[in-house]
Amino acid sequence: MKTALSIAGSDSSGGAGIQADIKTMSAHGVYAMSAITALTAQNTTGVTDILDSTPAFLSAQLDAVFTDIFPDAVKIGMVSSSELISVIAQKLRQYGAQHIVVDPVMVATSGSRLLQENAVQALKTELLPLAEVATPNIPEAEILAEMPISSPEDMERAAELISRRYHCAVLCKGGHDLNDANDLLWKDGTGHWFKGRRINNPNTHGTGCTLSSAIASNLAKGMDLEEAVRRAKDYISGALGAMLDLGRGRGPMNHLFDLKSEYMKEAE
Ligand SMILES: Nc1ncnc2c1ncn2[C@@H]1O[C@H](COP(=O)(O)OP(=O)(O)OP(=O)(O)O)[C@@H](O)[C@H]1O
Ligand SMILES: Cc1ncc(COP(=O)(O)O)c(N)n1
Repeated sequence: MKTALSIAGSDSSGGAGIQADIKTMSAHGVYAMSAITALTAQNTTGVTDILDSTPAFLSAQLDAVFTDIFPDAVKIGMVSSSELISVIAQKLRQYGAQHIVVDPVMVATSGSRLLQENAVQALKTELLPLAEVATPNIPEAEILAEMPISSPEDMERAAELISRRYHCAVLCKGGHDLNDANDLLWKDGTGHWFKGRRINNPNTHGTGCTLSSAIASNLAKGMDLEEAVRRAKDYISGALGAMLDLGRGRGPMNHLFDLKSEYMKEAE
């Protein structure tokens, strides 16, 4: 069985973070592991509290995973401080981690800040250069590229700039509107658009976490980056299209949309 590791924060409401990652990896038939960077007290309406892991404890979790079940791919999500970012970068280099997907989580859909302002530089210089692909949404790409984005051409300019500066492929996600949920992959000096069909579902909590975990799962299975992204987008469309409606705010997606077993029918 292929294996993947999520290095991310816990979302007590189960829609984003580690919980979304494990659901996504499991739905892809990949064995999921975790190294938790922070606990969040969070639901569909917002984040009420955050408790960071200590650098030493995060380091111990990474040692425990890498010295026993080596992951075929690694996804990195919420990491709030530069100290934790440095621990991750050092451990990934030490163990020679493969197929690293960096989701540069900065602000939750609900508006709460998940990355300290003074940690943006560490994210850029220590994590991005380790990434096979980074997956910023438009506001995150604006911060990483240090330019405003208000058109598809701006997305191309920003993705190219981030890719060139930090030596990684960049998937700039268009979920934050501009166009029709179209995402741009910039790799080796050229851009490729993945056309999306915008699904009229307000429950988008965890779409970014889910997309990056689906890409990591597909890379773990041996797909090339373009195929991994194309299939991950199909997964998001299926999970959004299943129109789950839970909670009083921006609810989570349904990761069970494609499982046709008797157990699932009974659960409906
Ligand atoms: N309404 C939608 N219909 C179809 N696809 C969508 C929709 N909203 C987002 N997506 C897709 O979901 C993926 C995540 O994109 P998005 O820009 O929402 O990331 P994000 O902001 O990091 O997510 P998050 O909500 O977790 O912060 C992208 O592939 C995007 O195109
Ligand atoms: C622990 C954690 N990680 C990531 C996100 C971002 O996801 P979203 O933007 O959908 O709220 C989150 N809310 N919580």
